[in-house]
Amino acid sequence: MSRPLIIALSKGRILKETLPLLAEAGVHLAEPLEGSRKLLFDTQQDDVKIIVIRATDVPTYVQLGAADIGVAGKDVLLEHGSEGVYEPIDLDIACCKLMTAGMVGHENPRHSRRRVATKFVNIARDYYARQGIQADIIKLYGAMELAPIMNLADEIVDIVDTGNTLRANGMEPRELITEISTRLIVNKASMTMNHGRLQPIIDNLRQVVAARRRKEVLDS
Ligand SMILES: Nc1ncnc2c1ncn2[C@@H]1O[C@H](COP(=O)(O)OP(=O)(O)OP(=O)(O)O)[C@@H](O)[C@H]1O
Ligand SMILES: O=P(O)(O)OC[C@H]1O[C@H](OP(=O)(O)OP(=O)(O)O)[C@H](O)[C@@H]1O
Repeated sequence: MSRPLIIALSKGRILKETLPLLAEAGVHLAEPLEGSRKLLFDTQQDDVKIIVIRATDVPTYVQLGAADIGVAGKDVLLEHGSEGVYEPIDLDIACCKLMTAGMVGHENPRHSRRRVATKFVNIARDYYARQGIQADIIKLYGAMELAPIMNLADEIVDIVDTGNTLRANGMEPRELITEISTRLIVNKASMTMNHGRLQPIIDNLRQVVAARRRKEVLDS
């Protein structure tokens, strides 16, 4: 028998919103995630398993075929690159913006060289190059907002949602790089080899997302 289908989920913020979506699409966890130290979980279907890993590792698992399907933020996917994966559905969850931001009152002259702290080094390098701005990119793994305060950087590239983190640290959003939401990704080879098993999951998820959008429109 072929190996079970593996669905790679990002732990952390996205997970809480992803599980109900999957359940509505017919993929139910057979055991509780909360409090568990396990990383590989059974579902109610013998041939579908779920792994819960760091958001930044999801594209790697799916690209290299260790997982067939994954759920990850567009920020993570842009940073990683999308070779070998399809991105069939915008799941419309964990919506936010990827922006540049700086200290209030410390505007950088438009084309001046600047130090930019971010965990999105590839996206930042590409963005500043497209703007014709020379940038020294400084890789951080979190708390980007601290970098300008400590004069480690002139600017940051980071996720902005409510803007509360920026405001709390005397910063302001500047340029929008791109809108972000959570996407379903699928390994291209697996899509061909396991089409009969993957397509129903993808179709169900698409319907669930479409139904949620319709409901949102009706409720608004
Ligand atoms: N403040 C936010 N509001 C809405 N969505 C967000 C916010 N911050 C992050 N996201 C989205 O949720 C995804 C997961 O965020 P989360 O904070 O759980 O992981 P992370 O801290 O980026 O990953 P890790 O710490 O494992 O490297 C991000 O990739 C992004 O798409
Ligand atoms: O605009 P806001 O609503 O304040 O959200 C933005 C914050 O959310 C994310 O941080 P997270 O809480 O995930 O922490 P980390 O990335 O520093 O781990 C992001 O890196 C920002 O700091």
